[in-house]
Amino acid sequence: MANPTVLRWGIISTGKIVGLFSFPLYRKFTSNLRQSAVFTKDLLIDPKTRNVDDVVHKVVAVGSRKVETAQEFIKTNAGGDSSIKAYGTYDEVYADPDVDAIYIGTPHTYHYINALDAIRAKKHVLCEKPVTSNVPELRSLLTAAETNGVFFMEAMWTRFQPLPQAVIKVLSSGELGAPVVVHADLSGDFDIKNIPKTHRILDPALGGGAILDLGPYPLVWAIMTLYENTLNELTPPSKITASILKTPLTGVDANTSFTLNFDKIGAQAVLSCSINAAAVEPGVTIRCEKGTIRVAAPIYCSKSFTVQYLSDGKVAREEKKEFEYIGHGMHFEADEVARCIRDGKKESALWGHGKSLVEMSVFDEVRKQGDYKLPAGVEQVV
Ligand SMILES: NC(=O)C1=CN([C@@H]2O[C@H](COP(=O)(O)OP(=O)(O)OC[C@H]3O[C@@H](n4cnc5c(N)ncnc54)[C@H](OP(=O)(O)O)[C@@H]3O)[C@@H](O)[C@H]2O)C=CC1
Ligand SMILES: O=C1OC[C@@H](O)[C@H](O)[C@H]1O
Repeated sequence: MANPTVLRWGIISTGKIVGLFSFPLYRKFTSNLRQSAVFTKDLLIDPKTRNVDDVVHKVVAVGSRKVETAQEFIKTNAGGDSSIKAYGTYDEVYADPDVDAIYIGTPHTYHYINALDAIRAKKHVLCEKPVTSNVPELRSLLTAAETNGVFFMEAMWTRFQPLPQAVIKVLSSGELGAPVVVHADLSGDFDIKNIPKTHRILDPALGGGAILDLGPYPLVWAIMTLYENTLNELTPPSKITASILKTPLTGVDANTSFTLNFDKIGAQAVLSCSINAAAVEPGVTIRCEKGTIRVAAPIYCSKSFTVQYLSDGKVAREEKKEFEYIGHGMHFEADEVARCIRDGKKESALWGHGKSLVEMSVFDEVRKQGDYKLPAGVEQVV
């Protein structure tokens, strides 16, 4: 076996580790989810633990708005590795010639400008979800990525995990017949009455609310099971219907439901997300002509699903599949980035630019129907 390809990462933003953790409900939902930290820790896991031997990851730089925070981050999340450079600006990471790819883990409404700066510095980019605040911002980034000849991907980590791949395999086998209705919900109790209104979940200037933060996950399940269905031929949903209930705390969406019609295959997705309620079980239900798949919560990195095969309307057989791996599950998307860059690709076949565009188009429409406008000037391109 040839030596594995090494991808050298620059991490943008450090994620707050303290403060909000004094809020019990918030801690319960997000304790292991400080985003840049979780991603970095996953990068540092030996890929062989997941049977990967063709790519490896190296963190070479961390950028924060304060150099001390970057230093602290390296100490806490990368074993104090003295070879990792700590920078007090993001620009220094973009300019570092040792960095191949940038991971962007800032709040939603900063993704556009951070990604644009990285792309202009000719770095490959993996940008957290939701990739931008709206479609025009995303189109602008895609043009910039093309002009600068770099790889660009939204960090839709769920798409690369083993469980969704296995669900897709069951659906593609045809044994369940065609999918008819997909229900998916991602909710979390963020303790919104007690957390500061400046937290990114509540602050409209940071794209607060359920749809942009949690919405990507029910939507990715609809995309994987319906949009990607071979007979759908990558046709975007023909109709989107949405309802938003805003919280009076800051006016962001607390509870959002949206349906997507896929006329070409006669199927519908019924999706929802909330920032003030616990997750439901199962998180995803895929109802097909001859059976049902139920995916256990949390739907962003589920570890088990069951398949019920129906015969004459009765359950003829039931199978449960479980998954285990070391790490949080973000290394799978990182492996994809490394392989794409190694192979000279500018986008991933599994989560390419087209799928992010479908996602952002749905969110733009949901926000429009629910009258959820981001404050003036927050969207950098409109
Ligand atoms: N894939 C997944 O499972 C998850 C993805 N996410 C995504 O990651 C992104 C970040 O989420 P999370 O880590 O919770 O976010 P935080 O609110 O914790 O912010 C992350 C970091 O962004 C930097 N930052 C830059 N500008 C600002 C600003 N104006 N206000 C606050 N912070 C700023 C700060 O780092 P510094 O001080 O170092 O510059 C901050 O610590 C979101 O877009 C979210 O959707 C979040 C959780 C899970
Ligand atoms: O991506 C995410 O997944 C889990 C949630 O806790 C978080 O808010 C969100 O950004």
